[in-house]
Amino acid sequence: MAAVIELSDVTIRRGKNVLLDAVSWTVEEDERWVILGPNGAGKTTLLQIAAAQMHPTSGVAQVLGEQLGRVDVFELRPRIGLTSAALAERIPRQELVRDVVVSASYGVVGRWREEYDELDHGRAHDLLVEVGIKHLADRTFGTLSEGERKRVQVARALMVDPELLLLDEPAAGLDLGGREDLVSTLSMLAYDPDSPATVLVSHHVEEIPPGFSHVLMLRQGRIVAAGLIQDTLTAANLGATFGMPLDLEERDGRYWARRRTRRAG
Ligand SMILES: Nc1ncnc2c1ncn2[C@@H]1O[C@H](COP(=O)(O)OP(=O)(O)OP(=O)(O)O)[C@@H](O)[C@H]1O
Repeated sequence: MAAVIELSDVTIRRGKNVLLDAVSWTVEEDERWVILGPNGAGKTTLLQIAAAQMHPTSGVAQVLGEQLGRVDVFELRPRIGLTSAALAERIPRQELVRDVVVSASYGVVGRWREEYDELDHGRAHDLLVEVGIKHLADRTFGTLSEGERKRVQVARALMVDPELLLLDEPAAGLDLGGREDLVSTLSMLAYDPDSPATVLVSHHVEEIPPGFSHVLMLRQGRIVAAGLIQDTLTAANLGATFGMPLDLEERDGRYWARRRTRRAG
């Protein structure tokens, strides 16, 4: 069985900037990854490769068994569920929530004249139930809170029954309650054996949903550490990733981090 994502020495350059530097990384079907790193580390760039939205400058990138550069990305992309701020900006504010979700099956943003059958509508409804917002089905996207919009986007990303689910900072901009609700939803998805391989980008260890299995830590386009969360998510690796000494705590599968302070005595 081919890996879902397989990057070998992938480098991305834009002018003089090296956005990713010789990144090698493999994601298997049953894995749920978190990508952690500071601003500008290259997290979104890495996700763009995984989403077949960008090609490596050098190195080899395979997604769902297809090599980027040798595959028609328009056939590959519908197999991938993606949420990102860039995509959210393209959703028309007057669009009904149910249509935001169902229109993913055509890969379009903004419903026009496509015909959807009962199965599509049924699936969209089930997904809204799954992410806890079925009561919002008839609201327009523009009237939703930020947290509600994030949930709509997760439902939309799942609509195509993706083989790979990519979530770029889904908790950004959420208040504490909104973040906790989203972490619960993502945790539920992570524990579901029928869920696709998942990659979640975040700045914060507090946002790692229980059930996620692996972490990749990036700094300045390079991998600091990658592997099973319980082995890899250490204070030392986190400190090296964010460039400061950090203390890290874990309880019931949730994590907290803060700057290490010198204690008196
Ligand atoms: N087209 C481009 N040309 C030059 N530099 C770029 C280009 N696109 C991105 N970069 C730079 O590449 C680096 C990595 O960007 P990327 O968006 O992947 O980081 P990130 O880890 O997702 O950051 P953030 O947490 O701030 O969203 C940044 O320093 C960014 O300024």
